Amino acid sequence: MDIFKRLWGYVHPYRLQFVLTTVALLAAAGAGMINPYLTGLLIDRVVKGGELELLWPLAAGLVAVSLVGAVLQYTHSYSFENLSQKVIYSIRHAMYRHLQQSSFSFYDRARTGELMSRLTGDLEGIRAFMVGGFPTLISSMVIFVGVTIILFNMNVGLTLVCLSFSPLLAITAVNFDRRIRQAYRDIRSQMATFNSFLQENITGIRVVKAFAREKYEIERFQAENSEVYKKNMVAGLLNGRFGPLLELLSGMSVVVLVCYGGWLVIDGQMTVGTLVAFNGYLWSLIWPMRQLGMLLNMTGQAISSGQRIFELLDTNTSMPVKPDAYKPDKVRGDVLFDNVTFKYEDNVVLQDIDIDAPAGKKVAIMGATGAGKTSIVNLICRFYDPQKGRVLVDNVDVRDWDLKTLRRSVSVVMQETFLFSDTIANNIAYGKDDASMDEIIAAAKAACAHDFIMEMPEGYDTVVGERGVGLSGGQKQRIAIARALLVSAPILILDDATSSVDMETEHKIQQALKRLMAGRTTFIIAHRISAVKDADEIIILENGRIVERGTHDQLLKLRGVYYDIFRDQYKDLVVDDMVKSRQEIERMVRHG
Ligand SMILES: Nc1ncnc2c1ncn2[C@@H]1O[C@H](COP(=O)(O)OP(=O)(O)OP(=O)(O)O)[C@@H](O)[C@H]1O
Repeated sequence: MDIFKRLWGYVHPYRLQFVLTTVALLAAAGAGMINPYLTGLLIDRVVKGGELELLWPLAAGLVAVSLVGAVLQYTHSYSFENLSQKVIYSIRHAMYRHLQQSSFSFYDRARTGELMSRLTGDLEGIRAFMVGGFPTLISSMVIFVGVTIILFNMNVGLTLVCLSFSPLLAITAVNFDRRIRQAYRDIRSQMATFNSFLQENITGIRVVKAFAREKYEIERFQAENSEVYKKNMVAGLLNGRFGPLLELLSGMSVVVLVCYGGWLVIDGQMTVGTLVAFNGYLWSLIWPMRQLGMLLNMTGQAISSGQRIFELLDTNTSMPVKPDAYKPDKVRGDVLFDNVTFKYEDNVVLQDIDIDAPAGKKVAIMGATGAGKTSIVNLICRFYDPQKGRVLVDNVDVRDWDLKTLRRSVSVVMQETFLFSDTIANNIAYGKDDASMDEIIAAAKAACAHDFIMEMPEGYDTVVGERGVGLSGGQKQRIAIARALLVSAPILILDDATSSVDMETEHKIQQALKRLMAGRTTFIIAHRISAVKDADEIIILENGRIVERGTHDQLLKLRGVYYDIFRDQYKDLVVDDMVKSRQEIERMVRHG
């Protein structure tokens, strides 16, 4: 089966351990086959035959075989656990690497809960099979073959009668296997949906509470929860129905043995010791038959888990990178959009965009929400590729760049700030592992974050994020700015970077940024005139098209969209369509 072939790929590096462990497993199964023989001998020769001198050797033999069996059992149990953990570690690592390399488009479609479910529940399905299912399957097969041969050697007629239920048992088992596999596939995919729901709900709990939608969410949860219940009940019913049936069919053999075997003993065709030994062997045959349900169950789970894991690993979700990708030692920071058109699936969001930003130029992008501002800057970092036109950095198409080099050349303050559950210092230094404390503090000062950080209980060592102290939106944004400034890349992108800070702080950050932006190509996305007015070029976007461009003064004179925004934000300065003196505007803009 393909899944097992793939799994073998992960076991292969530990093949020696696998072989030795399997040998220990087989030896344990072999040891288990000696005891019924010794017991039969003990009954016939010692109990019935009175050969007392054989009592101690046979008893010692029974103890020795049991001890060896126990040691072998311990060895293979531990070793299979160890092997399965190594394999799961490797698969988990491969999955995480895959997720890290997956593109933005992949995450646009992916559901976090479902991914989590593959990384946890599905991996556990594989582990359970490796530790329980596989060893039991192998030892059961060996015992089945070995014991059947022994039984035929002991008494062909009795063996045939006892095993007469086997074909029926096999048919029932195959039927069970087919149905239980589908049932487990349904459970796994329902669990993925359920986890997604749970993850989204817990993340969005503040929205739920703000809109007092707890009852509604509980109802939605109940619907998902009952689906989980129903899917599990299908598997439970199958187990409940087929389990006893398999047991009944295997148990019938014992009934036949007692009746027919007892008659053979009474008739003198068989010794009591042989019957006892036969009984022992038959039980060791029945045991794997009884386990058949559980085994098929585990195998079914492992197959459906494996399918979901390898399906994820096989989906090519990373951005294509050329083998001889451009990897310069030094990046100047020239950015050029050459007639770029871009769409998400079928939704065209940017059309015929031309922007020329030689190194050091400051370009501001304004426009209504959804106009395509973030989409423009996303193309510089190559989070997505345009469908038409080219985006060039240092005159080289970003598709020809080494992705890591390109992204390390761009510092981004994203629209949505994300802080890790870590110290403030580590959050700021996220893009630069080797940053010194002085550099971190300097970046925090430039982002106007130093003062509030120093007021926190443990300063730069304060843990923030999910488990740590809560920060205000503006504070988080300033940490994100510090993080971007610390990287000191030739291209800087500020996507609504100061939207959550007050005008006074924004002004201070602008002053600091002015120094830091010097010599860097900067793209500023903002809604406030105060944040864009000093840019070398201001671009106004409307429905993905550039409708106005120029400097602050040029755009004011144009009396177009920019002028309207300006008028809305500075109503006091515009009297009867007459703009007040430039000095006064400057002062008002600076102080909000
Ligand atoms: N990941 C995505 N998948 C599909 N469509 C998207 C995605 N991101 C954005 N869009 C769509 O693309 C359009 C432009 O979005 P974009 O984020 O670039 O706008 P924006 O001007 O930055 O808006 P805002 O000021 O609200 O951030 C919108 O219509 C949006 O719905």
